[in-house]
Amino acid sequence: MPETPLIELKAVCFGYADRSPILNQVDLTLAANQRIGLIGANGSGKTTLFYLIMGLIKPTAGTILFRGRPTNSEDEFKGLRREVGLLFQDADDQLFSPTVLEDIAFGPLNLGASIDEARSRALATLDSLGLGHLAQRITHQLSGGEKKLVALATILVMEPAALLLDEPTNNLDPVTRDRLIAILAGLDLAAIIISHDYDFLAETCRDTNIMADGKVLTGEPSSLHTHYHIHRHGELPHRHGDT
Ligand SMILES: Nc1ncnc2c1ncn2[C@@H]1O[C@H](COP(=O)(O)OP(=O)(O)OP(=O)(O)O)[C@@H](O)[C@H]1O
Repeated sequence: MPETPLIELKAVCFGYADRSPILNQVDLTLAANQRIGLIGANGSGKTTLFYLIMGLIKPTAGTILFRGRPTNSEDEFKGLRREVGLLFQDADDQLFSPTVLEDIAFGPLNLGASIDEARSRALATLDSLGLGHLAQRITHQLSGGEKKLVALATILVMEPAALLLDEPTNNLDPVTRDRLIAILAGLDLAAIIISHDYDFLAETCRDTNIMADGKVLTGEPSSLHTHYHIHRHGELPHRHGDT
């Protein structure tokens, strides 16, 4: 029997109140341990798709299933959010405690861990990411790249089954970007990764989909790459060797 997908969207539609539809009958399946890249023009609805999966906004039609069960009520989405971590595009939307350690311990504490347990889980998570030296730092004084990795730590400490990463390489220098690639390679969990960095997606995801015209289009990465360039630049991508 085929394994039940972790997350499944069936014919999901959505439009913000005063605007035309953003998502039109979107189908998407994320299996356990699958990595899906999502690329698409600004405003095509990628972040909106993540907000729908997390239950932060509700579809106007269609179904979101988590572990094979339709997810509608706030309690059902709370269950999903315990296992699916969203890395916001802007790390400042994720970090709100005075120190890094407090920020990372917040999630476990919120779910009933003792102070000692939350602290040791937070420290272990920081260490696993090579960020132990940041534990006592004032969060808002971190660099952009440090904030991004700490924001990821606030999610990983919850031991999620899946990550939704919204443009995780934005403003990262090449060294931190490579570090993020290595971190993701070492994690045994599913992910959907939104990025405009096609090479990053090629390195971190086996499948890359494109978001366009209110749909998530699947296919061969090379043809999607071409499709993306046509959408973005109105032209085909340049290939090495082209004259
Ligand atoms: N709260 C809102 N109210 C009305 N319109 C919104 C709202 N949030 C987003 N939009 C619009 O919905 C569309 C999709 O936005 P979304 O952020 O999902 O796109 P995106 O693909 O993630 O874009 P980007 O690559 O620029 O991050 C955009 O046209 C945006 O202006």
